[in-house]
Amino acid sequence: MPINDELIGRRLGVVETSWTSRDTRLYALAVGASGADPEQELQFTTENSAGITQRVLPTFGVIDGGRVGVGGLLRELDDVDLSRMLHGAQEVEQHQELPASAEAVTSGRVTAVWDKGKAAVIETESVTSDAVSGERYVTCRQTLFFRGYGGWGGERGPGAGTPVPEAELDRTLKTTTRLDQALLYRLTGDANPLHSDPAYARGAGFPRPILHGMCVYGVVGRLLLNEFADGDPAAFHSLRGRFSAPTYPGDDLVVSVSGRGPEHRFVVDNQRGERILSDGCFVIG
Ligand SMILES: C/C=C/C(=O)SCCNC(=O)CCNC(=O)[C@H](O)C(C)(C)COP(=O)(O)OP(=O)(O)OC[C@H]1O[C@@H](n2cnc3c(N)ncnc32)[C@H](O)[C@@H]1OP(=O)(O)O
Repeated sequence: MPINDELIGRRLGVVETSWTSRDTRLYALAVGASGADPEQELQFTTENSAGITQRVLPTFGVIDGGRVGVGGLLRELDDVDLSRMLHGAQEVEQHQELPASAEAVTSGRVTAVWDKGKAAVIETESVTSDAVSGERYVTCRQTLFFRGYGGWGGERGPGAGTPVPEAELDRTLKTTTRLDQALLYRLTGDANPLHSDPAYARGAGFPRPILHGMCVYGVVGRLLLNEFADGDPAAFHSLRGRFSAPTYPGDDLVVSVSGRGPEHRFVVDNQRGERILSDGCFVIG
């Protein structure tokens, strides 16, 4: 169907999934976990280190969430030029720590559709639960921004969130993404050529392939978890952020955070001073 208000409430199906220890370790590597500091990251990147039990980065939840919240949505849409679609925002709320491997079920629906005139914004929500016990693991809320698809006369919806006062952003975390970061991240299952094919990226209006929003989100989530929760996935409650400019593989991510928990507001800039992620909020609890 076309993008308009009739999509609101649409169920996006129920997908039976599973993940293995290898999937969760590959995801950790794809969002930059180095394993260089055994205190913090070998738990995410190895399954057979003496005295270390493998654990899972909570943002791994976006993998199954995306299968329904993005993949399921796209199956509902007719004739959409996928090169016009960008990931607008992402939130993961963790209900219980993710196991290293599991059989799971993910279901989702469209929660909102906004008409921005020059663009359409679609919000979806998906819930991933254990296939055997039925207990919820994560709820994912994702926003997709479709350039050129607005103008059907729908509601404009909310604008940007209230920015956190710069003076409160008193901690800085920094990392540099790898030149092959997108090629590595696509091995987790997101093979959108926007992130790998130079010709496709140029056709979409970018000088070269851009990094997956989910990858930026995962890298930032990892840094915040390590800094504010000693790398303990059980302490993760939720993480959200809005992608406000593209990130290119090799870019720096400079995360400016309010150090006052349990709710840490944050923004992310690159080395060119562009704000690439706004309205960030990491909650421990
Ligand atoms: C499947 C895709 C996979 C990916 O991983 S793509 C890579 C990750 N995503 C990105 O790199 C996107 C980075 N963000 C951007 O490039 C830009 O940012 C946008 C193109 C998304 C929007 O920029 P602009 O066209 O200049 O829009 P505006 O004039 O700033 O805002 C127009 C309206 O749209 C709302 N809006 C802007 N950005 C977003 C967003 N990211 N998510 C949801 N809504 C957004 C605003 O608030 C406003 O609305 P109001 O006029 O009512 O205030």
